Amino acid sequence: MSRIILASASSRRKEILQNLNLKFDIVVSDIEEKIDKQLSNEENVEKIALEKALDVAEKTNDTPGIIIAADTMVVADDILIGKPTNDQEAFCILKSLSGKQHEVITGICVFSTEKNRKIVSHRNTKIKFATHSDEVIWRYIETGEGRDKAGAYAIQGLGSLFVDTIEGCYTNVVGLPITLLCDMLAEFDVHIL
Ligand SMILES: Cc1cn([C@H]2C[C@H](O)[C@@H](COP(=O)(O)OP(=O)(O)OP(=O)(O)O)O2)c(=O)[nH]c1=O
Repeated sequence: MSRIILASASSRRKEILQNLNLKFDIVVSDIEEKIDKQLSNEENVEKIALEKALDVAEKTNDTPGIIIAADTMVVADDILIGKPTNDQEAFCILKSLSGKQHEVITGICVFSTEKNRKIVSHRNTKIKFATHSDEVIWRYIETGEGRDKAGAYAIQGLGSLFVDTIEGCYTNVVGLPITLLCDMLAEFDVHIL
């Protein structure tokens, strides 16, 4: 089987891929994630996932294989929200999400450097937050859990306390939509089951 490379520093993406019993290496991309205002939200996450994959392809050009890269963002009121840069920003993000619905979009790129073929796609998941007081939001921020997460929360952790309802793929919110990824890998003759 082809060498599989996860182009991500995210421990969540690593865990999701490990759950599929796939053998893979990790090579981290260090591109700057730039949003292009001319593109749609979906096109932006796909573009960034593609840029991560291309960066790792360059770093691994001595050993071809299949590169998996992803990018996750939150969209609220049609504004793309990435990771908070500080606690005050985390508060503003969580306050703006409180009591409302938002979307989490993950773009994925699967790039076979052996076949010189790449596919990009994305998934959307709708999340409705319960309403929380400023005090509760600050107590959550103090846990530090949301610091490296898009939208300043982690559905897989204490952030689940904010989530009233979810419509769509759960692993998409954590950073790697499993069913979509499996369909994309099948295009490269990698079958999980
Ligand atoms: C909304 C949400 C996001 N996240 C995470 C998924 C992503 O890791 C992160 C969004 O940042 P990304 O830029 O997509 O990924 P990353 O910087 O963590 O890793 P890399 O670029 O090296 O692949 O937010 C959660 O873990 N739980 C959640 O509930």
